[in-house]
Amino acid sequence: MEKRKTGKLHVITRFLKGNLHMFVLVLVFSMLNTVFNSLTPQIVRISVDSVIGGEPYNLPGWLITALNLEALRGSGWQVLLLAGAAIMVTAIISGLCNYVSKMEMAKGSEGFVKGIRDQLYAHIQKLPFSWHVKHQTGEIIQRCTSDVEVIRNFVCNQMVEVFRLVFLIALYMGIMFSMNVKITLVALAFIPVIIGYSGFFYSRIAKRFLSADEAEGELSSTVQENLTGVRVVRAFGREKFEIQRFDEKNEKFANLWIRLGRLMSAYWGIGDLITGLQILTVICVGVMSSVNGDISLGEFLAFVSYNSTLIWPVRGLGRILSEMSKAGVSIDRVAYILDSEEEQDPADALTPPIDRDIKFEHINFSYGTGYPVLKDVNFTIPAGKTFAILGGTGSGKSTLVHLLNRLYDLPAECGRITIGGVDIADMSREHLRRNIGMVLQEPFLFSRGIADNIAITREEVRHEEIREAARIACVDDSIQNFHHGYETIVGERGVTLSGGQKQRVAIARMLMQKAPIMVFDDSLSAVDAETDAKIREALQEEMGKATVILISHRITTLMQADCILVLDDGKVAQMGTHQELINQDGIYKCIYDIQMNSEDRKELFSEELPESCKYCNKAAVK
Ligand SMILES: Nc1ncnc2c1ncn2[C@@H]1O[C@H](COP(=O)(O)OP(=O)(O)OP(=O)(O)O)[C@@H](O)[C@H]1O
Repeated sequence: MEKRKTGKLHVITRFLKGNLHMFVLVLVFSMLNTVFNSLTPQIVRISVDSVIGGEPYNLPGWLITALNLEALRGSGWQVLLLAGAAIMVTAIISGLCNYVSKMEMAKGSEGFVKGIRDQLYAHIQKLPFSWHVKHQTGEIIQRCTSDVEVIRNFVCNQMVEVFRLVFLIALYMGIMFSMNVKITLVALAFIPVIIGYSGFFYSRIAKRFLSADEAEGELSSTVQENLTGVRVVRAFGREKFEIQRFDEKNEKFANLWIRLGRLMSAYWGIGDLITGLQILTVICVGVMSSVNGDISLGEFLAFVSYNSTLIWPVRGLGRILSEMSKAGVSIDRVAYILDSEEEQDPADALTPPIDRDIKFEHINFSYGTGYPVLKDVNFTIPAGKTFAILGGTGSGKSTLVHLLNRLYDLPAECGRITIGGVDIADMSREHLRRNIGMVLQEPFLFSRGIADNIAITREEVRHEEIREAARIACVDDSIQNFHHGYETIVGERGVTLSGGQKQRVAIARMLMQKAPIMVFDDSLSAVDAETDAKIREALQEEMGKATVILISHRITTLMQADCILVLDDGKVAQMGTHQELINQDGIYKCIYDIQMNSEDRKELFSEELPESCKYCNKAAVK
C-alpha cells in the first residue's frame, strides 16, 4: 500500500482547525502580560534614581510634565507612594491578562485534544481489517492516549510558550540595549552557548524518548494481551511465566526512562552552571560600570532584574526545544495512524442487487507472507441455495468468506469474485457488507446488554423481533434464565456467556440483519450436535430465499446442503451433493467415515460402518 507522509506542521495545523482563534487570544494576552511585567523594573529604576540617585525622573520631558512630576521633586515618600501605586496597577493589569490567557488556554487545549481523539477514532474505524491485524491493540491505544497527551502539552503549553518567550526576549533585549549596549552585549554573549548545548541534547533526548515510548507500547500490549487471555493463563497455570514476562518488559521500560532521566538531569545541571556564570558576569560588569558612572544605580538594578528575567526564558526556550523532540516523536506516531489509508469506495461504486449467483473465478491469494493460501479456486454458489464448505484446518475456508465481504481486497491479477456478474471490487463495501450477514468463527460480543448485542445491525427494532431471532438461534431460553434477561450485560462488566451461548447470540444478531447472503463460519462448533440440528431446522424456515454459505468441520451440519465444496490446502478437491461425495473415494468420504459412528449411520442411512477409512487408513469412530 502506497503510504502518504504528513509533515509535523501539517498535522498540527490540521488539529488546530476550529480552535485557532482561542490560541490567538492566548498569545495576545500573554504578550500583554509580558509588556506589563516589563514595566516594573522601570518603575524601580525611576524610584531609586529619584529618591537616592542624582538624576530624578530619568524620563522624557513630556512625560514628566504630563504626570506633573516636577511638583514631587524632593519628596521621597510621595515618589515611593507613586511608585507603589504604579506597580500595583501594572500588577493588576498583568494579572488580568494572565487570567484571560490561561482561561482561553484551558478552553483551547480541551477543544484541541478532543479534536485529535475524535479524528483518530473516526479514522481507525475506517482502516482496513488487514491494518488492524498487523498492529497491536496496546500500541494503538498508547498512540491515542499518551502520544496525544504529549502533543497537547507541546501545542498548548510549549508552542504558546515559545511565542511568548521569543516576544519576551526581543522586548527585554530591546529595553536592555536602550539602557546600555556594552552590558547587554556581555549578557547576550552567553545566549548562543545556551542554545548550542540545548541543540546538542535535543537529538539525543529524542532518540531516548522514542525507545522509552516504544517500550511503553510493548508494556501496554503485554498487559492487554494478558488480561484478554486471562482464561488461557489460568487454565495452563502460566501466571509465573506471565509475571516474569511482564517483569522483563517493565524492567526494560524503567531502565529506558532512567537513561532518559539521566540525560535530562545532565541537561538541567549544565544549564544551571551556564546561567549562574552569565548572571555573575553581568553583575560584575554592571557593578564596574555603575562605579565608573556609566550607568546610574537605578539603571543597574533594572538591568540586573531584566537580565535575570531574560535568562530563564532563554533557558526555557532551550528546554522547550529539547522537549519538542519528544513531541516530534509523538506527532510522527499519531501521523502514522492518520497516514494509513482508509478503506474508501470510489464515488461511482456500484450497489447492485446481492441476491444473485456468487462466482469465485480462478482465485489465487496469499496474505502477503509469500505462502499461497488459495490456489486457482473456481466455483459458483447459486442464488438461494445452501452451499457448504468443508476442509482441513488452514485449508482456506475462512479466507474465502473474508474475500467475499472484502475484509481483504483481492488484487486485480488474482482472479475475481462476482455477484450477479458484477465484480465485488466495483461495489460499495458498505452495500456489500450490509447484505452479507456473517457469524464468525470466534464471535465477539460487546460489553453491553444481550438485547443491544442482538439488535446491533438495526436502528429501530421491536423487542419481539429480538426474541424471535434468539428463539430461532435456540438461545431464548438461556437468556430468559439470566437474572436480568435480555438486559443482562455481557463480558467484562457482566455475565460471561459460554462459547455455545455466544455463538447462538451471534447467530441471532446476524438473523436481525435479514441479509440475502448468510455466512456461518464454523459458527455451530461450540454447540452440541442436538442443538446444532435444532438450530439448522429453525434456520431452514427463516432463511427463506437467502443464499447460505455454511463452513463446518462437522458432516452432519453440512450434509443437507445443496452443494458441498471440499477444500484441500487451498485447492478445490471435490464438489457435489452429500450423496455424490460419499460415493466417491476422497477426503469427504474419509471424513465421513471418521466422524460418523455406526449408530448414527444406521439411523441416518441404514448402513454399516467399515472398519477403517480406505482413503487415509484412519480408524472409523465406533
Ligand atoms: N491475517 C492473516 N495473515 C497471514 N496468514 C493468515 C491470515 N489469516 C489466515 N492466514 C493463514 O491462511 C491460511 C488459511 O487460513 P483460514 O483461516 O482461511 O483457514 P480455515 O480453513 O478457515 O481454517 P480453520 O478451519 O482452522 O478455521 C492458514 O495457513 C492461516 O495461517
